[in-house]
Amino acid sequence: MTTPIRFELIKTCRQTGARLGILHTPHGSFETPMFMPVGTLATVKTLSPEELKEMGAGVILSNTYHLWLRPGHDIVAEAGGLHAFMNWDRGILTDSGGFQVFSLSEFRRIEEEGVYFRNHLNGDKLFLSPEKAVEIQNALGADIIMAFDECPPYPATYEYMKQSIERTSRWAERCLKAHRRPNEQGLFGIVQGGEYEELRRQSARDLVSLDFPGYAVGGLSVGEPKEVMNRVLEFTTPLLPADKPRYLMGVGSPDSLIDGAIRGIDMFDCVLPTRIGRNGTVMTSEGRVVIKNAQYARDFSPLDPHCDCYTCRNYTRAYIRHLIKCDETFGIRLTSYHNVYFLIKLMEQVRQAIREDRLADFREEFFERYGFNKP
Ligand SMILES: Nc1cc(N)c2c(=O)[nH][nH]c(=O)c2c1
Repeated sequence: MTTPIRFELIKTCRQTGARLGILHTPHGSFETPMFMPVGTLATVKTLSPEELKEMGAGVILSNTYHLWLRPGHDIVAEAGGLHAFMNWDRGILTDSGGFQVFSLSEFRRIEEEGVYFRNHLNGDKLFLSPEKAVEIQNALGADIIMAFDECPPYPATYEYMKQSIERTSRWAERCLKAHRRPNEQGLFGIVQGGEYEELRRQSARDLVSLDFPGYAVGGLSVGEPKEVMNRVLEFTTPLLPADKPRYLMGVGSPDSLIDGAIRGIDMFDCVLPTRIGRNGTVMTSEGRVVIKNAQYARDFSPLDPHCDCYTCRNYTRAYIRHLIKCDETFGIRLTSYHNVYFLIKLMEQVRQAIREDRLADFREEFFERYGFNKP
């Protein structure tokens, strides 16, 4: 089998061990570490494919659970797959749906065969299994698809976590067997285990033995303190093959992206930039700005004086505050554009710092300016 996904390691930062790489996919090759904007329902909310391209987005995410419910994976398949359906000719990754089942649905029941739960939109009874999750993703046609896993809540007991990771490993094997398009879509395994090093080791050992083309670190960014996330990454990423891509799911904020890259992560995704953008909060090089605040009513400067994005080159804080206060759609387009651009450009700066072996210095400078070091 020729996997369609290949990771090329370019160099390792001498200061931190962070990796500069290239992720090769059937829809292009993209430098890592990378941030992947999330397009839950086949759109990165309010942004066009052209805008995403001009800011440098390479791989974007869509959610299997949501697309299964609306419009249905059969309709997307009839359209020629997600790339054709959403007019995006670069990389696409779909998650397996497991996370949404656990985070969105009530009355769920986890069995060996799969998960029984309720449709969060209309309450209908639904069932998702490893085989069904892969069938849906095969139909959607993303370049990278994810194994069906359980993402236990934080915190979880050692006993619960142990039986959960063992079932997730059995589910991963079933996903590999059910995969009908291994030469076109790379299936990634998801390492679980919570904050327990022994269980992370067991999960990684099980999944690496199945030889996936890439691996995700799951079960993080689920409410744990950042110190716990960083500690788990410190003992988990070294367990994963150096020649395969490593994807930290659901992360994240600027500090977590930098700290994740330092700990050997290559790929990140998070709804944060568009989600907080819709609430009128923006990330800037001097920290977060809540644009609705009255202090910006007569502030005719850009959102971020150090940003060269479309929003910052053409509009002021006063104008954007006015649009957000009046619920004008153009307002959340401008904030969303800036936030996605900010994280994509942050990863460009991270890659340049790796090239120059100074990512630790960059972290210090960025944290100081952004205000992460403030007590
Ligand atoms: N923070 C997270 C976000 C996610 N989309 C996922 C996921 O899809 N699967 N498994 C996970 O553990 C997980 C964690």
